[in-house]
Amino acid sequence: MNHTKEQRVLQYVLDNATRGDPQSVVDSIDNYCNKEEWAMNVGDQKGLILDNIVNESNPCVLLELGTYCGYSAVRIARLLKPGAHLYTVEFNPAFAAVAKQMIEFAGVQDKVQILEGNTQDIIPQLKKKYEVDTLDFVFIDHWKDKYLEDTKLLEKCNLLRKGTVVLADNVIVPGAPDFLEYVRTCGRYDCTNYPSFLEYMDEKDALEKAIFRG
Ligand SMILES: CCNc1ncnc2c1ncn2[C@@H]1O[C@H](/C=C/CNC(=O)c2cc(-c3ccc(F)cc3)cc(O)c2O)[C@@H](O)[C@H]1O
Ligand SMILES: [Mg+2]
Repeated sequence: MNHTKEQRVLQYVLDNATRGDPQSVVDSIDNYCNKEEWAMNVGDQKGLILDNIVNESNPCVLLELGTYCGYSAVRIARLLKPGAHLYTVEFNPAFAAVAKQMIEFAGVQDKVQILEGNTQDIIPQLKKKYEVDTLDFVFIDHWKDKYLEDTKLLEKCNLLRKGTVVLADNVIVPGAPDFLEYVRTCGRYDCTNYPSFLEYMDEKDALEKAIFRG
């Protein structure tokens, strides 16, 4: 029955984590992916950096591009203040189904909404269909060759405001060179690089924080 890696990660969480305890869900996924099967979650080392940046930004309206199994959605949602809301976009129905169960088991379903579909269709709908004004925080972790296109789409749709935090995973491995070049040189962002390590490996990776200047 658990024919995919993502289903096996979920099953391990259901068997080992505590329902309603998002930290135990995060820890269980990290345990499984460290011991059994590698998976492309942001992981515990980059996850701590993500935690710190979310905490210092104190965001109310957040967007994630690329839900996958829901690890970072649960990780982010566990930190959100009452009334804050995370929209997370995923176009693979099998991954969205796993993430939905992961988010509900963690008990953060009131703070997280999975938007099933392509970021390139959903981002232009956020204002009218989802009543978003502007975003306080964006976590980008989907196909690396789509980071730049979607960042420009967020700008075009007027979803970024002065101070919006755009945080991108994997700017070293697999890398997003065109995105990095753009945010560092276009003059519209204040950028900070956070060196770390690829999830569950010893390889170097990094997060890039790009704060929109408005
Ligand atoms: C077409 C763009 N639109 C999209 N709209 C909605 N969802 C999308 C979209 N793209 C991709 N997705 C989803 O995002 C997720 C994609 C994540 C891609 N991530 C990676 O490739 C990745 C890869 C690695 C990695 C690192 C080292 C390796 F040796 C091998 C892999 C590490 C990571 O942390 C990664 O995030 C999937 O769930 C996919 O279905
Ligand atoms: Mg990643």
